[in-house]
Amino acid sequence: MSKIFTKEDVASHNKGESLYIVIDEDVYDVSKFQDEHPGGKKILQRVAGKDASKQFWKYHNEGILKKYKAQLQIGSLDTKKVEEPAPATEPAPAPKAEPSPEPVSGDVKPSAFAEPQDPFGELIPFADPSWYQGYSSPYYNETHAAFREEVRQWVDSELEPYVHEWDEGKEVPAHIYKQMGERGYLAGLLGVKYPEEHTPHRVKSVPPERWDHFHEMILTDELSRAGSGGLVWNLVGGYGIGCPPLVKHGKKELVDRILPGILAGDKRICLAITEPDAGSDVANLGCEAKLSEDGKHYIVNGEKKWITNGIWADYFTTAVRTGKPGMNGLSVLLIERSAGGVSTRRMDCQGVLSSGTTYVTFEDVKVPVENIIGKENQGFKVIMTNFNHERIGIVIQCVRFARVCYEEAMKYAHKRKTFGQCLIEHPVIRMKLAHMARQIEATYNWMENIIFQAQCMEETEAMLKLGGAIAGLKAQSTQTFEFCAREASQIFGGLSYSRGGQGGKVERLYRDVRAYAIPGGSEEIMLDLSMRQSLRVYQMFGMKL
Ligand code: HEM
Repeated sequence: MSKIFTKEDVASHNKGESLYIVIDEDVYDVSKFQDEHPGGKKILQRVAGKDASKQFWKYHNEGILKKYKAQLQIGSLDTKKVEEPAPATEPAPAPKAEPSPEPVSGDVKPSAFAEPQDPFGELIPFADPSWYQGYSSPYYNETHAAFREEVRQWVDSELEPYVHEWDEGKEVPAHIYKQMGERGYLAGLLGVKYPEEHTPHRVKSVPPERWDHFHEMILTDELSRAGSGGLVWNLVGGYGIGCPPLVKHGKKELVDRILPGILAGDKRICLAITEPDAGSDVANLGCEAKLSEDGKHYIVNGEKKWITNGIWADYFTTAVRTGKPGMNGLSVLLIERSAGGVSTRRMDCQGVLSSGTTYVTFEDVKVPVENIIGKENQGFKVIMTNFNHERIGIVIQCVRFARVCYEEAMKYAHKRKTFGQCLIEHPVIRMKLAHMARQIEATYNWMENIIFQAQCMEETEAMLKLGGAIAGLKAQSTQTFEFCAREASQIFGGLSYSRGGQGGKVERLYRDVRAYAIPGGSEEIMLDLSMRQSLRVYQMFGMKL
């Protein structure tokens, strides 16, 4: 496959039957591809036998080459410089700082790691967080840097080139979810210490005892770089909100029986709270669970709506009414599909197409009493504690999606010319990018601070003290995302109005915006809660007005 060609060799393949082109000194045989080329056959024939790099980069993103390279590249030009492999004897780069002698999960030492990490990524200003770009940060050590690289490599090679197809097909191949388990990623997404005892799988670049909230953040952040809410919600959506209540509040026998299959990526779990008639207003849920006469089962009847991953789920972490109206009559049950009486149907939605948004009905489902998560009629607290983790997950995704919109627009603004100038030369375009960048950076920095606080606090304390700020941050992040999707769309023009192609990520993300601004607490509820909750807590601190 890796043949060396002269320019003359390539030039001789310039006819319909045998058609070679050169892109960045690599040679591609597009003879068979020309008929299926979405841009047309003729345009390829016009550059047949020639260097088509300039034309190629005008119309495509780097994702196209990643996807088609293996299929179409047949070699390189003899003028191409071969990259020297690093000598085997080269010493490993010195660690930037001494690791903590006895690292524990959640152990972040401000200042100990304040020396900058090596720059990483494409170094486009604000297209990655500043700690990727050679700036100091107190939050990250060498395990975070190594993990960032591990995930990025996977996303760049095996996810990002295919997300458009997956989104249009409304499904992510099952083997990708399985890989989430095998790579040890599912086990790291629970907002608790790495559950070593329930899985043989380990994250390659982070020992379990060093796993912390920032690793979890990096995983979600890097997955989001693929630019598809559907992908991220498919892989971490149902699991990331459905599994933590089981792990934190489930009975040991239940956890031991169910968790290993879930962590391995063999079984899927989702969270079923919202109903056709009750969403953010959790205290009004109606799905009922009645104790059987022998006291061994709950019999569950009711409907759940907009349930992420529901169509694929084996387990449903479900909010049910076991007692009187209001918040003190709610419980949480783990419902197993295998019990019978569970029906799921895919819902047709505006965005996050590959996430499997589902309508669920429970009809006389028999659930063993051992499957209760937390205590009877005390499910409201389980649900509320879970919200912080869910909302932070949403925030991480929104900030990266906003960055993706910004990054795509920034790259496009450097290649698209109007009125004789690249878009980036126009002040009005720079103004748009600047407004995007300032909101992204402000939101990311607030998010880092809150994740650090969560890491330093015990869970109930975090729920109390951070709930208000997290609610405010969620609204901040979804508004930033919406703003950036809109502004990037304006920069792309028609290219982000049609699906796929260069503006494809921005078009898709724009459709995904509402799937973040509404669930997990709508912007309106979040902003109000941020004030109510913070005032209540600060009153306890001794607020003086
Ligand atoms: C390895 C070679 C090539 C591959 C694999 C390829 C692949 C594709 C794909 C997948 C699309 C759909 C849009 C997208 O997803 O971005 C596309 C569109 C297009 N391609 Fe290519 N292409 C190649 C070379 C070229 C070359 C050399 C030219 C120009 C001389 C060209 C011109 C176009 C045009 C004009 C479009 C339509 C863009 C639009 O809709 O805005 N392509 N190509």
